[in-house]
Amino acid sequence: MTTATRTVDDLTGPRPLPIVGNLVQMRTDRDGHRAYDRWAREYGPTYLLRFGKLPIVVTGDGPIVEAVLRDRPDGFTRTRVGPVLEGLGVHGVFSAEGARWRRLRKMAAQSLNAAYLREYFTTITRSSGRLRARWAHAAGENRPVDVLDDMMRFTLEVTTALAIGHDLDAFAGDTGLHRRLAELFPEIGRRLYAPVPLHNWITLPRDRRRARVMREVDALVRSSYRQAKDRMATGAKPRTFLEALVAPLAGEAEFSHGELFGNVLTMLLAGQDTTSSAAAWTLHHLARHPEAQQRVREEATAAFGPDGTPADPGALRALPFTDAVIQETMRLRPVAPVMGFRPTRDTVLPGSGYDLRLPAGQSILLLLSHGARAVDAPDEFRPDRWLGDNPPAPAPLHPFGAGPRFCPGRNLALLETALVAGLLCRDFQLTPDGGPVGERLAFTAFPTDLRLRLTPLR
Ligand code: HEM
Repeated sequence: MTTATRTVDDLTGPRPLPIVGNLVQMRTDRDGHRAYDRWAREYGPTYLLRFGKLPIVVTGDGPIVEAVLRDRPDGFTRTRVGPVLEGLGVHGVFSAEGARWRRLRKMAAQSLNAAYLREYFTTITRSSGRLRARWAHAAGENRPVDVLDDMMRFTLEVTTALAIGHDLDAFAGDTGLHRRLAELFPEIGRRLYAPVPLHNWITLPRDRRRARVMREVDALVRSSYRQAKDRMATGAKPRTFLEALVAPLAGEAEFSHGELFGNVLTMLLAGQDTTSSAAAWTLHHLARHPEAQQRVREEATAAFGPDGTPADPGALRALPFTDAVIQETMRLRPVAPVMGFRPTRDTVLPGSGYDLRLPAGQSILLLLSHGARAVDAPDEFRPDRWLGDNPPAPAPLHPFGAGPRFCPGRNLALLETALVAGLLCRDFQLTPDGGPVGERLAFTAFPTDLRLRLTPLR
């Protein structure tokens, strides 16, 4: 039996408008990534969009998604987000390709080595303690909390402390470096979705502010690295990513300041927006499902020590239901639902019942969570589907990507989210506050207008 081959010209999709193509129909602000999934159901898992005149292949077809993700860095490179990050001066592992990526990836993997998570844990629990105190204060004043804002403070404080050992004290006020750093992130989304790349030609006040923040972080990385070298010379165990990088890796030359700075900034970006959204959506679901909230509370109460703070990351492994809640949250609300790639050479990808032929340089968008609907009652929040002997494994469902460029921060992100969910449910009854919660897609997909009311339980 022969397998049919489809080329880009064979693909159909929503009818493009003159000049703008499908850009208007995408309505990114209102629809987020949902439009991509809707079209995949309407036109089949692999279809064609036009951004202006440019043809863009979109696919949620499991075997194709997997083939692209695995054929890196040689066969496929990242599109758009890579050049946007490099244009912002963020020269790290996320945007690197080829040999440079291989070296920076080793660096990222070394920083996030699971063996170090134990050493990092005290830093993480210091921030979760501050978050809990902030929520106790809000509960005392009977004030709702802005969940995404607080999760961003938490993840930015954790990632900066882990990366360079600097305490942002992000819960203390609204004027510190954490606020200035937080201004960097929306710029990525703005540039990714700008119909005309004006930023390439015009320097705005916000670009000058951004340059100042970058210089501030650069100076911090320099002084932290000097301190890291001194501390590692005493034979201590690494407590920060920089300390983990002091000793050269086997077969690698010492890292330059540019490489250290690029990867530190990449970690701050990659670790903050994503984890804060995942944690915020997790709390959103728990607030709307009191019975699930109660089960998370019971697990945390049993697993965390008498003072409510787990002594080590091992305690978080005793939270199977909390973990199921996070998996189910990421199924319903994937943080990185769409990613763009480009083949470096002409290629043929094995699809479900057909082969897809792509010429070198053809943009292809992967729907990393299209398989999210391949379960019973796909719109319902049912964490139990992830428990027991037969958890669903719909393909493709890759909230952290796959293949050689798989997210190296996955364990850290899951640990932070489980810790926050456990601690907050243990100490507060969470209830929704306000109107409907929205979703927006910028660099990542995140909730809008997400506020909760808290009733202290101890
Ligand atoms: C829930 C939270 C997170 C989600 C959903 C997430 C998701 C992703 C995804 C989808 C990718 C692309 C993978 C691919 O191309 O196959 C990625 C890459 C990456 N993530 Fe995460 N991430 C999260 C948290 C983190 C954290 C906490 C860190 C580090 C502090 C981190 C660091 C990175 C880095 C450095 C890359 C680039 C890897 C490379 O290109 O080799 N992420 N992440």
